[in-house]
Amino acid sequence: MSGEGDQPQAIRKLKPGTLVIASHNEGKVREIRALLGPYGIEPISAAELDLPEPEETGTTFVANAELKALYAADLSGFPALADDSGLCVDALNGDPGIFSARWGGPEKNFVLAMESVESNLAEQGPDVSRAAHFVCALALAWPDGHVEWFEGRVDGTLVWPPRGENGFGYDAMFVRDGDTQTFGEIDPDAKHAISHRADAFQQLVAAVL
Ligand SMILES: O=c1nc[nH]c2c1ncn2[C@H]1C[C@H](O)[C@@H](COP(=O)(O)OP(=O)(O)OP(=O)(O)O)O1
Ligand SMILES: [Mg+2]
Repeated sequence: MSGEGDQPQAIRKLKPGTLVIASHNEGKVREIRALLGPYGIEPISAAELDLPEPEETGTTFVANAELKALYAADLSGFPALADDSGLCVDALNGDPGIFSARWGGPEKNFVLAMESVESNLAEQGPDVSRAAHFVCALALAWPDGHVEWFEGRVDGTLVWPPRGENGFGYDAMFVRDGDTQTFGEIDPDAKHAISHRADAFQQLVAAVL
């Protein structure tokens, strides 16, 4: 991570017309790149620009997406797209929710995060509801401070043990309603068509692109 003193050098990597993806999560950046591909937009990520990560002080997905997008747009001088997302479990009152990344700990260990979700569910007995949904808030910030945001969602059920090596985060324990494979098992292109991120992205495309 580097400070603001390094920004001029970082900004030289950006060609005019590109968009910054205000995220340091490789899995997300990969998915957003794939979603933008058909529109001829080649984004660069905040991580590739060595932009620092802001503290996620918001209390909602939208607030956190907005603060990440504004921060990257301000530092880079380019439009920036941020994604704040998470897994909300009905029986856990919506947890881990906006804390989904933080449940992975400083090591971002989602094997442990999934185990923690499962053990919290198991504490409630065998009849506990396993319903959950993913939320994705996308915020597009312009250097002048204008922000547009979109929120997507996908509903499903949590399975145990986790299955599949695709995707990231909690994908291996999430099965979308009507499906049998987890998001960790389905083809990445299939996930891009049906996920919470795809849902938010479709709204963004309709409004902006
Ligand atoms: O499609 C998904 N499939 C599985 N898990 C997911 C997904 N989408 C979000 N998640 C979980 C894991 C992620 O770490 C956290 C987001 O937390 P969130 O703060 O928005 O992102 P982050 O800290 O990982 O990266 P950044 O803030 O730099 O974009 O929710
Ligand atoms: Mg984050």
